[in-house]
Amino acid sequence: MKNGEVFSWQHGNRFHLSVDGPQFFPRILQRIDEAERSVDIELYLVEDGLCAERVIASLVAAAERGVQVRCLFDGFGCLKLGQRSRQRLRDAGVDLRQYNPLRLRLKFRNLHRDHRKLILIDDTWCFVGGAGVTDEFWNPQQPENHWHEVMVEVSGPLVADWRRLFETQWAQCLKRRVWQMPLPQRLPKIPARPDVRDGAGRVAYAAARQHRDILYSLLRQLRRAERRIFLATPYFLPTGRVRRELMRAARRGVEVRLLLTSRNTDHPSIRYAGQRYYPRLLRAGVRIFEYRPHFVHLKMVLVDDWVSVGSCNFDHWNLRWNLEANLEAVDAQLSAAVAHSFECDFEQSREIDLQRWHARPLRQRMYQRLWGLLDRLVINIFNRSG
Ligand SMILES: O=P(O)(O)OC[C@H](O)CO
Repeated sequence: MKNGEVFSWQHGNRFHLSVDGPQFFPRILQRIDEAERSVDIELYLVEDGLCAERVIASLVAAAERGVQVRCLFDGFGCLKLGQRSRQRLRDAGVDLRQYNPLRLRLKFRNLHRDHRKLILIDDTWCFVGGAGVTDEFWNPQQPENHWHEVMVEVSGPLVADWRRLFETQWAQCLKRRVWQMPLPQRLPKIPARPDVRDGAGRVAYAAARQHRDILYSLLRQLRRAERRIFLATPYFLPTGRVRRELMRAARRGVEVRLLLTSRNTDHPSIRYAGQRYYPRLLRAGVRIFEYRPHFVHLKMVLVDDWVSVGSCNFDHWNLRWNLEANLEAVDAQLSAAVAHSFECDFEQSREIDLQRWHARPLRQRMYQRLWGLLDRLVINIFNRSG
């Protein structure tokens, strides 16, 4: 894979959406248990616990029966994966690499993280989505307690492109400066959305500031939206361009709905900072839903029948520092499943309207002001430093 390469659409793929850990983890484990040649995993969050215990047991069993198992974990995201677990994997012959382990001398470059969530099994299956291997996503003893997340299982020619993305990062993370791809001379040309109903899929990715086809592709879809835009993210700090396109779409009559976190979140400060965007969005006609039953961790967008799902929160932090990867798809069955998932979630959410917004308590206003100011300050500092 060349630096800055943009993936084309691949046809003839099959997709299966699984909602929440209790659905997708057993499916992933079954595929790993059936693997014959290789299992390759690239993940941000991996932590000791019951979920990791099950995944490690399957990986160890696969390695011991001769399957090549490679794990690329983010150096920050896997800090809570203990030495015992790592040794267990290594003893079984699993090849374990870390992306950008934390080091004092790296200073701000420690912020570069591999945020992708990708599991490849043989050259047959690929799981893409927003999950990590932690008990928050799946606790086999308490399956009802989980973060709300999705994974899509992909089979077909597209799996080869996911493999190319993985192989590139697998090789690159041995280099000293893993974050340092050259900045592109011009913006990548995003392949046009295919004029088909089924089976089309594309790998969209980001590599810090150096490559952002995942963002440009979203912006293009938002600009062309005709009927609906449903967007879910746990950390709602969208770039200015994303916000503007959402508002423009709503003003021209597109149904724009956001699925965001309620108080049920792991980072209340980010929720407060993002809420400063609510009034303008609401005035433009964007509908905002805060999901209550669980922490909504999923990163998923539906624009008409175009789907994008994966690791990217489409916020300025992710897009500045992280490696990200999303599946883009045009497939009637997948978009129906995604639309259904959104509709169920909207029903279990509290819709925020302007009246409710203006009646919010003073304490909430103060937190919003404080975290909003801090967020803006940090963006300005980094934007000035280039
Ligand atoms: O970075 P994300 O979106 O995968 O979420 C990770 C967890 O929220 C860390 O607290």
